[in-house]
Amino acid sequence: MGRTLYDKIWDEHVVHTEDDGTAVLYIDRHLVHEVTSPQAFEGLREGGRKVWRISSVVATADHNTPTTGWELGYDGITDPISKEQITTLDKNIGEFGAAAYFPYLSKRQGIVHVIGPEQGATLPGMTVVCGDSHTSTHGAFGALAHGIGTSEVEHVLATQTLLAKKARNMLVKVEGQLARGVTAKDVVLAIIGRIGTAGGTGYTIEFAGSAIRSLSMEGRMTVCNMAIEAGARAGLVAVDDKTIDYVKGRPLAPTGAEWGQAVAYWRTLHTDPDAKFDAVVEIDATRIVPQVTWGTSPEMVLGIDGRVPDPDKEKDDSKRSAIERALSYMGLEPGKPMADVHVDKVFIGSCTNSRIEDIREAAAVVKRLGQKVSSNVKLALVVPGSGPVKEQAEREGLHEIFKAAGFEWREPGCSMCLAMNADRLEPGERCASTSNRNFEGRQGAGGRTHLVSPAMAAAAAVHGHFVDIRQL
Ligand SMILES: CC(C)[C@H](C(=O)O)[C@@H](O)C(=O)O
Ligand code: SF4
Repeated sequence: MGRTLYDKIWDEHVVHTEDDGTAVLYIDRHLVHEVTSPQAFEGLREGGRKVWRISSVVATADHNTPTTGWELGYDGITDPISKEQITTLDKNIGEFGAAAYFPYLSKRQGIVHVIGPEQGATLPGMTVVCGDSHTSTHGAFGALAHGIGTSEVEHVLATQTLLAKKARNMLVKVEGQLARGVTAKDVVLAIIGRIGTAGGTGYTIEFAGSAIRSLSMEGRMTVCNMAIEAGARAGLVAVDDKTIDYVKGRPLAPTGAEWGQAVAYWRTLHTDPDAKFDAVVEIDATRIVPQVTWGTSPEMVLGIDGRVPDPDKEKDDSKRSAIERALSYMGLEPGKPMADVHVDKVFIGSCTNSRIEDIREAAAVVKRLGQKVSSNVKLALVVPGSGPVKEQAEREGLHEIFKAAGFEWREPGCSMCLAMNADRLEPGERCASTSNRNFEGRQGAGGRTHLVSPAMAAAAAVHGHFVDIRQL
């Protein structure tokens, strides 16, 4: 019987399988950031161990790094815990080594899930892990990529392997052409709206169909990034010419004869026609409208043409109270059109949507509207995902478009995606955000997050409320 893409990568990396299905999986690429690595390195130190394969490690500091004040150097990191995590990573990589390290203030620093692919550290067919749930992003390259916990980070550093059980295979097939203004972010939010945040639990999801194939690599990364929000630890997209073109010439990509060999193998990284999936979900791409979350979970999502749901119309008790609680936290009334919801802050960034294409899409909307950020918006942030994204955007003059309209153009990092650095929401503030999580307090205690695409966020900044990007 044919094998799925997931089966193929799994089979290629299993070192040993126990009778209960627990497998020892070989890990090709280990991405490391400052939040989940300190205890892991400490564990190595205490055990007198070394890193098994230094050339597999690529590290950066991203969650705690400030997005302003870089001219102040490390003195610009005002929070003592943030500073400690960042300097601890410097020390650990200095002591244990890495194939590549992009420390705070370096030109190629950025969000780990942006710089992995950008540097060619993520390659098709690899097993990629990181102590970070959004490692699923890298599955866009036909790599088996997922997050691991801190004790597993130590295990991978010490042994180059991970203990894992194979997940089941799910196919999410999105067929048809996306309407103008509908982006990868809307596709993945619509998928989560359909299957729910537990829909993918226990599965590895392969995203396929003409709408997925039509996406750029940036778009595919946006979709796979949120596989974890659909409950799956890993998401995958089959390798095609776009994948190979993207990887070619990247600093850590193979060259010379090895390139040819690699490409020949990568071309086998797709599901066989006769392979069987344990679950199949089909989605009509032509029906997807720009999405906005209204609640405190990514599955609480609507089209921009929708209205805030009415809990009284929900028959299921637990669902009704979840809606009530979410509406009270979000400060929204049932029946309110999503397009009438005003925002206080706008955040364009995060590993979901901070790549060059995202920045271009947002800038194009700002340019087309030709207006400034609305006076009721206190802060509109654009935070490129990495130094190279920032440089590219600046070469294209995109920063000037944002700055002229009143957006702040910041240094790369996780920024307002989570409240781990200086960029955050104040209690009660409402934010149009291109990130991936909207649970209570995610962007700051009491903050209210609405997940949207970069184009929708840019339009909300200018209008001061959500607008249907298709009508602009
Ligand atoms: C800090 C890190 C462990 C966390 C994750 O695993 O995803 C963060 O990146 C997030 O997005 O919540
Ligand atoms: S940008 Fe957000 S989601 Fe991505 S790694 Fe950073 S904190 Fe996590």
